[in-house]
Amino acid sequence: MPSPRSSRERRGGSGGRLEFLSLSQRGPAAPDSPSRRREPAGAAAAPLPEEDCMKLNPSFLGIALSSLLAIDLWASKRLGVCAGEGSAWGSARPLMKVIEVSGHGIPWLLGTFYGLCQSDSSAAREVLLNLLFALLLDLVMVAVVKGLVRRPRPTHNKMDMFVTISVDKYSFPSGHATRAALVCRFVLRHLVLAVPLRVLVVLWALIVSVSRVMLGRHNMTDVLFGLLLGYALYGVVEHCWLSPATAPALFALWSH
Ligand SMILES: CC(C)=CCC/C(C)=C/COP(=O)(O)O
Repeated sequence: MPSPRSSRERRGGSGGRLEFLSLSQRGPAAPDSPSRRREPAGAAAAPLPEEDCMKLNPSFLGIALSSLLAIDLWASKRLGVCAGEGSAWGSARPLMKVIEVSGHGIPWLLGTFYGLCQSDSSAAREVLLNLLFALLLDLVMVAVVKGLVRRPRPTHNKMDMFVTISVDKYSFPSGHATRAALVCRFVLRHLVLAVPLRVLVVLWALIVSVSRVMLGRHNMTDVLFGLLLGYALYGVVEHCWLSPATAPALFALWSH
């Protein structure tokens, strides 16, 4: 059995103490701490081994995070009422899967590309080209975060999704939620719609997001983070807005 110190060294550490300071590490016990009080009189005040300190004194942040994750897993499992045909709301699963397709990347990419080919006004071309850019940026960002975080999908999820890529075996963040938030912000900002339609767009984004947990595809934190990421990505799109002035070559490609 390797000693804790040798495992630290094998993981590339310099042997210095700063390596594990991020969440749980504490300095030496305070003079009046219980661990000091238990020492026999006259014994040398040897500090506790680092790993024992981490177990006995987990940081507040560590406890808060583990509790949040435990609540997330528990609540998401309970809300996964359409996770299978035999689940509490199993009969609604086909409807949930239709909602899933409405937020999938393929129809959005194909639809936007088709619209771009058909568009006959420069304003429409500009908006659709930026929507295409937004959808591609979203796919890349979600793939990068999923690949970095590598959080597995909930155990009750049935992996029967329409067209997935390799990182879609991971669940954090929800790609459907990022797309729903991004498209919702984009559409509300760049399409002139009557109020009832604007409400429908927001409802669609919310339903797509909630359906991810109901289908058992995601935990709640995957969806919440996905919504935040999609919302933030719209800011990036607006900041890098493509126009005939900033990207003339791109626009020349699409002008008829
Ligand atoms: C293949 C293409 C173009 C997109 C993949 C879309 C997809 C399957 C995303 C996964 O969404 P969740 O993370 O919400 O399950």
